[in-house]
Amino acid sequence: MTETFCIDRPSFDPATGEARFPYRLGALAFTEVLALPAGADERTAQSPSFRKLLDLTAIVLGVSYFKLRAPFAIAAPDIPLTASERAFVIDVYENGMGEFYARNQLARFGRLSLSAPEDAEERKPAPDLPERTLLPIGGGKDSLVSADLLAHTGVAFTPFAVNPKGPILSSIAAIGTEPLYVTRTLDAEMIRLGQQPGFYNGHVPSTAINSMVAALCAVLYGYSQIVLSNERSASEGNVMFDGRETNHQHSKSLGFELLIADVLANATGGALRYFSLLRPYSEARIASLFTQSTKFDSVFSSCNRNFRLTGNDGPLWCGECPKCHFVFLIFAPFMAKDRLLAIFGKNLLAEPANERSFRELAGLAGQKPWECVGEILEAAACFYTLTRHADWHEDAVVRAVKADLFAQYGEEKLQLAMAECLTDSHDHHIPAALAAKVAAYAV
Ligand SMILES: CC(=O)N[C@H]1[C@@H](OP(=O)(O)OP(=O)(O)OC[C@H]2O[C@@H](n3ccc(=O)[nH]c3=O)[C@H](O)[C@@H]2O)O[C@H](CO)[C@@H](O)[C@@H]1O[C@H](C)C(=O)N[C@@H](C)C(=O)N[C@@H](CCC(=O)O)C(=O)O
Ligand SMILES: Nc1ncnc2c1ncn2[C@@H]1O[C@H](COP(=O)(O)OP(=O)(O)OP(=O)(O)O)[C@@H](O)[C@H]1O
Repeated sequence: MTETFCIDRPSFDPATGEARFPYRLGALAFTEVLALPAGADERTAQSPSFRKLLDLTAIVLGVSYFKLRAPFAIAAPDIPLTASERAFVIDVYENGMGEFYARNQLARFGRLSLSAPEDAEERKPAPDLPERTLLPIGGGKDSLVSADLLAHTGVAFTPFAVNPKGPILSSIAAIGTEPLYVTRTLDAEMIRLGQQPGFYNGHVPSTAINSMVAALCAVLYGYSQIVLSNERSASEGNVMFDGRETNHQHSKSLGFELLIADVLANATGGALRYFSLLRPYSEARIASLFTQSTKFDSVFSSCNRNFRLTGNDGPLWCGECPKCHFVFLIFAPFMAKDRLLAIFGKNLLAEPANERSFRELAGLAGQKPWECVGEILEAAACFYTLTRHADWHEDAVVRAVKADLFAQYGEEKLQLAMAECLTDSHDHHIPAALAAKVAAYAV
């Protein structure tokens, strides 16, 4: 018999703030639990918007359990879906899981079936959401640049995080505004099985997950917009697999932003907006904006080792992973060298052992790493800048890659790429008035 991944209807208790999400996978059963702030308004919790978002959250959180066996059949027998919600769900389970399929060699694109009752009502009635902003914070440079942009353009915001730890907590303390936190407890049996033979494991679209949890909080606690901090570079994929470009950061891409923004708007009668404030920018441009304030230097980290479910007992920046290398590389052209070395605790470009990893980032070896790193050409352009920079041109890795960098790209292309990195894109969905204020500030 064909195995089915079954998403059952979730429940929510407004008094305790606990949401429970049950799943079945063949004979296995799992439950994931979210702890939202207690004491939500009961009527809001029963509103069509909240019920719809809770159902959609169940489907999105389901990816962690689905991936154990990645069956072709997905069923949500008690969760009615509109046509656009179906398209969204398929995008999450296909493209959002693209890295997982590519790394496990599983052909699933275009082959998943989703069975759920039809919801003919595309647009739900609008809840009354006050004009307030929820800002998800990831502990790294991106959301802190958004915090700075919002502060300088006079937009008050509430920092938001799921399972806050390490740099998320210290960054939010430095922001100094009362946050909204949600605790997410994955089913321990799922995590255990993920290490056992006969089960798959791999990456899941964490931004999609955090965004749905933010949407629940927006409706429940009254926020009219969720401001993401996803850069334009996030739309570039990693490798071609099974006929598609797969992207580690799919749920940070512009394509995904448009899909989820539409689904959240329909679920709330247009009351809830979702957009990324950093969409006009490359990673290099974000790095240059970050350098304008030293406020977060000692508390932030983009290194994902900090965000493991069990936490991190190592340094804030491991200095070994592609993300540490990438962030070091894009800061170097814009930040005083002693400041950058103080943040990382060492010079990552002076260590010959890092050469292979830096080459992969710049497209000079292997493939773009399965990590949250910027575009290949952007990394190459930053390297080019360093080959001409008095502070950096003699460092071991810069010297080692220089000849191949010039041979592969040519000087003209690298110069153009750097200019492009510093030119803001108009391909974004920031509300016009806010976009104009931000553009005027971020010159
Ligand atoms: C922190 C991290 O990078 N984790 C990735 C890592 O997992 P690892 O085993 O090293 O540690 P844990 O995260 O503690 O996971 C333990 C097990 O639990 C499973 N799991 C975890 C979270 C979840 O939501 N569902 C789960 O099933 C996990 O599979 C482990 O078995 O490697 C995993 C496999 O590749 C990754 O899936 C873990 O990534 C986390 C889901 C995560 O939160 N990653 C973000 C830091 C991240 O990569 N963000 C991307 C955005 C991606 C997107 O499309 O939104 C980015 O910033 O670009
Ligand atoms: N634990 C979390 N809770 C809520 N939102 C999160 C969480 N982690 C990440 N996010 C959101 O997802 C976005 C993408 O995460 P990402 O790690 O790329 O960004 P970052 O931490 O802000 O910066 P960096 O790219 O330097 O790590 C964040 O900017 C933030 O909006």
